[in-house]
Amino acid sequence: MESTPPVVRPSTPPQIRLEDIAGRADTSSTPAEAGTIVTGIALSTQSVQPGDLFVALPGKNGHGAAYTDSAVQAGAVAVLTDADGEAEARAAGVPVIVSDNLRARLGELSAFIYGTADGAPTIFGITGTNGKTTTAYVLEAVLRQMGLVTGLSTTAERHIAGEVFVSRLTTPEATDVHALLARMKEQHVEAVVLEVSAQGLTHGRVDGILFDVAGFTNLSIDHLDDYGTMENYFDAKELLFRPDRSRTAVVSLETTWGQKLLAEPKIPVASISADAATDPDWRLEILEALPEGTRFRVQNRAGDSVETTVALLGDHLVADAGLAVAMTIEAGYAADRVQAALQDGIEVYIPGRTESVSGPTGPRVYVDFGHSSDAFEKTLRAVKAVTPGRVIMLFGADGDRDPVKRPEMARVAAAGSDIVVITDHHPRFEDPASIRRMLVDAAREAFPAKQIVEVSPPEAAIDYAVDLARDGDAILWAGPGHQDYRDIRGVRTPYSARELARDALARHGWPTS
Ligand SMILES: CC(=O)N[C@H]1[C@@H](OP(=O)(O)OP(=O)(O)OC[C@H]2O[C@@H](n3ccc(=O)[nH]c3=O)[C@H](O)[C@@H]2O)O[C@H](CO)[C@@H](O)[C@@H]1O[C@H](C)C(=O)N[C@@H](C)C(=O)N[C@H](CCC(=O)O)C(=O)O
Ligand SMILES: Nc1ncnc2c1ncn2[C@@H]1O[C@H](COP(=O)(O)OP(=O)(O)OP(=O)(O)O)[C@@H](O)[C@H]1O
Repeated sequence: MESTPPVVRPSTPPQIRLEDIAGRADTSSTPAEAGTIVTGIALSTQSVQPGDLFVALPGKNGHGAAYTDSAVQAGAVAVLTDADGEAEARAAGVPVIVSDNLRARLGELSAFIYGTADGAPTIFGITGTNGKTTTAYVLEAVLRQMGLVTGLSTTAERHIAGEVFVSRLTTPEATDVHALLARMKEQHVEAVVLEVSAQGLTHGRVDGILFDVAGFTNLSIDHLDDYGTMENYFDAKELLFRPDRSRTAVVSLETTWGQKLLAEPKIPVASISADAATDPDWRLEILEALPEGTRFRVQNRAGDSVETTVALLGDHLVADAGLAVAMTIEAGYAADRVQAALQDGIEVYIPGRTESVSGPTGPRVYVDFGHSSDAFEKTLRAVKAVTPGRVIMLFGADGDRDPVKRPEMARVAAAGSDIVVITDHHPRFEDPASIRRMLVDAAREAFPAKQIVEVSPPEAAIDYAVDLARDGDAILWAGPGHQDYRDIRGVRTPYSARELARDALARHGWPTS
């Protein structure tokens, strides 16, 4: 069983008096015990470290106060909770602060504890359904190539001045985001790129941060289990484009939701698009698609222009790269300086984003993190464009997440490929067979004549796909991307699609990357 990745904390913990925290928590109830010193803050027992203030909040599954004993056993020295959690929290025998509207105060309190409000670096935030991680990695690479000390927080990894940490949530809880920023501050990070999920915004995880430049990639069907409608989902993302969160923004017009953000801007917003008909502030031009990468140019109305190359497959990923370059210049860095840094191309490796794991001969195998119909459509198009033979699409769907999007994922997968192999992804607590059935039924109903096969588990499915494939064919394995586990009944079981694909290729006598 794989352990949960640890939360990144500053090397030198802060020393904050509990009564100073109480003063900011707007509490009327408990004067904090004199002398209690807090050296960190955590919202989950999974992140508690000795000396922490444990924040016990209500959630979907219960109240965090139920975990106070475990938090104290892990070293928590005090608890911050609401009226509903008070009795349970007090039973643990450590000082308790009770405050209303705690979730809304958490960012500010965490910023106070970790001292992240002063001397903040330049901070970029990226939101959208697809392409956040890709844009964030490219942006970090651009800033690094310009000679800046960088920090990065994405679904895949967190980076601090070159040091790499595995991620858990895409956007960490407010307590953990500020701990991360504090560690970056210790390492003299000058520019930070944060991936901001819709949940990150609606759960207040980026509270206490003012982004210098926000970026919007696109919006398509996802997370309807959390937001119900596309309008609500858009409203969650829109929270980033307000004066209390961001100074300025660059919005891609890839989907019509970008136009909606531009319609009534609450902060200065520049648009970017590859479609000249939309008359964007930033024009993205794809100049040349080569096997080793794509040459593109971004240019604004003022004539600022950057031309460079990036080793990414497909116009959609190049759109992410163009957004990253435009965001850099909108942050105030001179276009000449950006151009000089990118003269020889953008040096970026993004784990599990249409990543080829195959060698120079045999079928190409790409492992991708796409888990929405839009991502499937764009990635299949990109793979098809460079594949002389057949495209085999291998995928599954997340259990306990957004079942509404599954039929469309299956239809798009079947529409864009020659053969479909349906397997398991993270079943979580759902029955994997019924998830597969839903996908198979939708794909067969839409494309009755197509070869659509169900193979479980994924180890057998990739083997099956490689067995079918010939030299010149391609397999797109969509879903697992960079991930190194599968969530099976709440247990993170170690698993790497990239390694399984390499093993399958090797078993069939093909080289790997
Ligand atoms: C829907 C959602 O976002 N849920 C998050 C939320 O859970 P919750 O508020 O329902 O909490 P709960 O399970 O009822 O527990 C109540 C409280 O008890 C605490 N607790 C609970 C159990 C325990 O053993 N110890 C403990 O301390 C919890 O930390 C929580 O504060 O707060 C928890 C504590 O931080 C998160 O772990 C949990 O994320 C779950 C695991 C999750 O999967 N979230 C996904 C949907 C998410 O946030 N995804 C986005 C990106 C999506 C994308 O871009 O595709 C992300 O930013 O990662
Ligand atoms: N601009 C884009 N438009 C459509 N699909 C994209 C775009 N960029 C990336 N994708 C697809 O989405 C997948 C996930 O990409 P990426 O990790 O960059 O997005 P993300 O927004 O960070 O996703 P998540 O929120 O799940 O972490 C990619 O593997 C690719 O299939």
